[in-house]
Amino acid sequence: MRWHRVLTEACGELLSQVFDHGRVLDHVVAAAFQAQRKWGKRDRSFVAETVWEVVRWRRALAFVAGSEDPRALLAAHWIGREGECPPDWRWQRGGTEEMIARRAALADQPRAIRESVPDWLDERGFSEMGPSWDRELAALNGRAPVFLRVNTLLADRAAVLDWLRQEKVAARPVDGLPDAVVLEGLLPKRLVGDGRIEIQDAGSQAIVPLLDLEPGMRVIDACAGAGGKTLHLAAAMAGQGEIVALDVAGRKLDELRRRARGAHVRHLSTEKWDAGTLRKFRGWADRVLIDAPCSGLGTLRRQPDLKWRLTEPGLEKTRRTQRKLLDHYPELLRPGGKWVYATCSVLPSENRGQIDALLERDPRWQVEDERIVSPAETGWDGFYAARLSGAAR
Ligand SMILES: C[S@@+](CC[C@H](N)C(=O)[O-])C[C@H]1O[C@@H](n2cnc3c(N)ncnc32)[C@H](O)[C@@H]1O
Repeated sequence: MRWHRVLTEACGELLSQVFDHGRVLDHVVAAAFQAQRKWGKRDRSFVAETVWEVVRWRRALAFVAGSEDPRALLAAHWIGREGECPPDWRWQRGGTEEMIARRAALADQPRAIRESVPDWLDERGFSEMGPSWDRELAALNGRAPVFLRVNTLLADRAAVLDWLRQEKVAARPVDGLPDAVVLEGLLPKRLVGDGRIEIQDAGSQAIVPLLDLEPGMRVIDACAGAGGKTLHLAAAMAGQGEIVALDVAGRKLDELRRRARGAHVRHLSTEKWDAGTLRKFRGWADRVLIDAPCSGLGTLRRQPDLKWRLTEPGLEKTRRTQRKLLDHYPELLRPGGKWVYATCSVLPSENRGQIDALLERDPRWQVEDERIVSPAETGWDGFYAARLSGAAR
């Protein structure tokens, strides 16, 4: 292994920003790449791969290192992977031999240490999911491939696969999702903004089909964010009909509009949520998508820092928000309309548990269809979605 001091030191600095200052992993790495224009493709892969793996395996590495210090975690990571550390790397406590011995003892440690999650989260996962928590947690500690969604407003999947082949990007279609493609390597930067494709996990692509859409409908995307699913909705409606994208975060809607232009999506308006929004759109929509704020546990492969930021009180607060959205947003439907509640969590208390509680509060709704996307079974991010219909309000 050839070590580059600038890069190994940068890994330590980035990890300290995430662990000591609570910054978001994605953001700190993006900012470092922005600042270090001279880093080539290989340098960037080294830094990104190293910090992502150390964040993912933080607790297991802390056991191996006998320390939480980012430099010691890096030492444990490199010794485990390369059998050595950079020659001048210094860290608190423990030598190479000690780490090798402790790594061998890792298999006998409790699941929360082996699988590297906080105790409270492990207890919650197991109490809600029983033995399937083991499988899901192991899958969520894997690395996620890049999935693309073909924008059917501009191309079909066969054409996109041909184009990627010409660009020497290895890719294949995903079974069970008509517009999804999985890459076998990285997406070259020059292709990222092309309107024919959107980067979107396969689990996320499984949600919009549940809405049972037809061209010409009026659809509200009530928690649209930066529009991952809004753009999918627009393509599923073949560009016909009306879409209103709502969110409490105006900045995300700005980004949504930018992406919509690139994807040639029309018939779309955005509204920052305010006190008058419910009144304005009450009874208007044929379909409502509530892609609710959630723990994000289904996406841990892509954002492993989430597990170190989540807390039990934070999770309870999120569940309260979900309950509020479920009580109000279906009012936006016209009589006979249908709505979908979705999350990117694997926890039943954010998913079917919320729907069951709603059905107790308001028995006029019924579940027509439901989809649970298991990372262990599919290799996709974890998602949940339920479609409901019922009496007009
Ligand atoms: C899971 S994210 C949405 C992801 C997005 N639909 C996508 O596919 O990319 C949930 C969104 O709900 C928004 N949100 C939170 N509270 C809300 C509320 N009371 N009403 C509407 N949106 C809300 C958040 O700003 C966030 O963008």
